[in-house]
Amino acid sequence: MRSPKDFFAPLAVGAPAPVREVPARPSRMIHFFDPSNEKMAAKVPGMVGTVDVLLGNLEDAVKADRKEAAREGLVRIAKDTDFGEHTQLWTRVNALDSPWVLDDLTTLVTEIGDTLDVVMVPKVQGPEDIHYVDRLLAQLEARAGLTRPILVHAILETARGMANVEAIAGASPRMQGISLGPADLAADRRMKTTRVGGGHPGYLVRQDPPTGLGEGVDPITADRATYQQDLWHYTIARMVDACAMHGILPYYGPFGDIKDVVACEDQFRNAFLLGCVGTWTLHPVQVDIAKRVFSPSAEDVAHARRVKEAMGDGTGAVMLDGKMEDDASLKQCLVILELADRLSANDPELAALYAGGSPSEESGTEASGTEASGTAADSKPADSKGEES
Ligand SMILES: CC(C)(COP(=O)(O)OP(=O)(O)OC[C@H]1O[C@@H](n2cnc3c(N)ncnc32)[C@H](O)[C@@H]1OP(=O)(O)O)[C@@H](O)C(=O)NCCC(=O)NCCSC(=O)C[C@H](O)C(=O)O
Ligand SMILES: [Mg+2]
Repeated sequence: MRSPKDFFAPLAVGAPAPVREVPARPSRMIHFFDPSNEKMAAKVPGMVGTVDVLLGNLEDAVKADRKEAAREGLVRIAKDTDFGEHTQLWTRVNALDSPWVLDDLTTLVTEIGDTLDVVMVPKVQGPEDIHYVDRLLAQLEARAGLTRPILVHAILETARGMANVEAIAGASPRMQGISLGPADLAADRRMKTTRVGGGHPGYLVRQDPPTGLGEGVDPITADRATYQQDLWHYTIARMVDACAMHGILPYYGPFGDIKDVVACEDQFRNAFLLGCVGTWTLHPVQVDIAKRVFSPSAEDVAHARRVKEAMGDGTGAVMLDGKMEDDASLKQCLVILELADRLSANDPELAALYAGGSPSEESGTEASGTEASGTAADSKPADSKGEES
């Protein structure tokens, strides 16, 4: 491990100095496209400004005999496209043990390093993988004369990577964030699923057997409610903690059932509520879902403002809508307000939405003792099972 004193020193002579903080640019959706697919690539210029991140994917989902075409396609797209102020360009390179990754990194950094914001590294096993990419990027940046470092994003998709997630998150100042790779992770863990992310109807808990049934009725086989559980809860929560601990950003990954936009929204919202800042989108139909889910609702923003106002200097406790608010609930509200401010700076529609307030904002704000009327319940998704119970 490097000495803490050297942590922010460039890893090659002539390489740019590492960043001290992850740039606070929105990344609600990391939109995947295959640069070797002409139809998909043709859509990229039209998506600039509508997505936070465009990611030219070189790894899985690109056929082995299209790897070079994908790399060349990405170079062409990066050179020919103006990504504007609000859309970043990322790539996912091939795995570190593959025959393509060295050429991926060498070509991309030297040809389009000044346009590329983040390199996503798949199947990261431990901090040693990040150290390797860190040093190589520094050498290539120096060669290309880059003045801004390219950041690194790890995909959590092996059991070993999962066990090392904290060390991966803190492996380099280049670390921008971590995404869940549920398909590869499931395979590596020998989970018995066959899907790309999302839930499974077999992963459930069942109500206890009923009591007091008549003679001869078997309580074990009686009708008992079942509740599907979230397969990814532990993994996402641990990833979020590792990222928060190291000041980097956590993301949900792919949701492969493109047609099931309802379950996709649920999965994205679970991740958002647990602390993720964004998700991958694999198909244009998922972009608006991600935008909706990973931007706080107008009602939540209005409620957060009311709490902030009611809390005055930020200490003590007040009653608002029958609920106690204090320093800690204020901190949660400040997370929402900070996100809303950041998103508003890029998006006039959201700025207008958040400025417009809500019915709950217009109702009185009794800061102490008495209950103020109005509720933030409207901010809940239409089908927010369990949240209100
Ligand atoms: C999933 C797809 C293969 C579906 O493609 P297709 O059958 O062409 O869908 P449609 O006919 O509905 O497409 C309509 C039009 O939209 C264009 N399109 C489709 N996807 C995209 C896209 N991502 N970006 C831009 N444009 C897109 C089509 O070309 C159609 O255009 P037109 O005919 O002109 O109207 C496909 O969406 C796809 O390949 N998506 C990306 C898949 C991907 O990147 N997979 C890798 C990430 S997931 C993963 O790796 C697992 C992870 O690592 C883990 O371990 O968990
Ligand atoms: Mg994968």
